[in-house]
Amino acid sequence: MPLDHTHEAAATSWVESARDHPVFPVQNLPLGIFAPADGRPRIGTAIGACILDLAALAERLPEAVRPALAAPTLNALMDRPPAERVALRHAVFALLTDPARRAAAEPCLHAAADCTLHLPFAIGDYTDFYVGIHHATNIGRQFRPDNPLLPNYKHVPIGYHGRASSVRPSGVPVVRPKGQRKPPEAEQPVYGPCARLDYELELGVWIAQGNEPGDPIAIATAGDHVAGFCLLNDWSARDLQAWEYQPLGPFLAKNFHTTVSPWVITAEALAPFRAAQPPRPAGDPAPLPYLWDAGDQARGALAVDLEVLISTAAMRAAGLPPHRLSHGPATNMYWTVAQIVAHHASNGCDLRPGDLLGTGTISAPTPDGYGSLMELSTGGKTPVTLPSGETRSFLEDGDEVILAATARAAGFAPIGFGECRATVLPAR
Ligand SMILES: O=C(O)/C=C/C(=O)CC(=O)CC(=O)O
Ligand SMILES: [Ca+2]
Ligand SMILES: [Mg+2]
Repeated sequence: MPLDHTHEAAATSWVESARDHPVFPVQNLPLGIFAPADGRPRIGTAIGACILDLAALAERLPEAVRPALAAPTLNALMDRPPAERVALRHAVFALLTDPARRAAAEPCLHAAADCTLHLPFAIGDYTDFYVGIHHATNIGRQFRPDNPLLPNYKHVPIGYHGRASSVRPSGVPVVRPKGQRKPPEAEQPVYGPCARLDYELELGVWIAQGNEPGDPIAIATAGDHVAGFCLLNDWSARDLQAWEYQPLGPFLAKNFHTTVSPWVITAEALAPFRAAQPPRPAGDPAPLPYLWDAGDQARGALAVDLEVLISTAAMRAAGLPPHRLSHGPATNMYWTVAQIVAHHASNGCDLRPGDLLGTGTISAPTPDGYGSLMELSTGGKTPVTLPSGETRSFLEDGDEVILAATARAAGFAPIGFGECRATVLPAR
């Protein structure tokens, strides 16, 4: 049965907190791994202020996915064919909307506030791309004043291999990294706490079924390999980065901690929020055929609003709410998700279920939408003033950074991505 989003849009859940819920209405049904107060991690879905235990309800869900529902990660479940993922969504949707199924499902609901959220996958590999052309231009100007956007940028989706071990779910504090840097006036490099700690606003892409080693993924079918999306903060030590990045790219400046929102916002839930990829500016090169698909250009972008907020220790002490640093749409991506998936596998590299791709920092063209503090503060030349009267060029210990995202489309209830936050702790 294909997905019928018009039918889904009109439905309401018997879970009262889900009605008009700004993040987790019944149209969202994100998948994740949660542990109730006294229980082991298991697969669930967020619904309003609750989490539904899907492992406990396996007998009422499609037979083909039952063995995978018993696992403490989503890897095996997302290794199932796309049609089975759709069937699972239908079945969970029916459980949560059909009053006749309420008696069976209700005992498997937990208050989300009493549960712990874990990483959704055992992550094999993490790769970070660079699709935010405004970010690439802004940051390139600071690292390479004469040559901000390198000539390969519009031909090849640039990326680097990140570190899977240090991807952490929302809420785990980030310890300020130490490292080697060369202050501008210094003759010799020094080792010590990072002095230019930054965040990066990105979307994360979770890989579903992979490809065989040696077999590229055709761009027209790249979407079948995407399980869903999360928010991703690629914490970055700019002083370490500036010193270490040539010629092999980011290394210790970006592998100490990466925060993800723990719910997988599935590709199925986001289907009504697909948008046309903005046309390439006149004069830009046409991508090579392996990166070009008309259907992807028509529906490959995401109508998702993104924002970054900060809360400092002084703001919290004064009772001030988090302050929004920037906001902008996810359509500010020069390359689509299908293009980065197809490119990653274009050499025969095998992607596997639970691999994580970062899009790269998504900045808008104007400062109110810049996705990193290095851009907002122009590398320290234009510090940002906060409601507490404090200023920030880079992050201080005690600062909490919160990323948020909401998908919006006319005729559909908005769906949110959930929490992606972490607080900076002093270096050890
Ligand atoms: O242009 C550079 O040298 C620096 C690039 C980055 O900071 C890499 C990165 O993490 C990509 C991104 O988030 O867009
Ligand atoms: Ca990044
Ligand atoms: Mg990182």
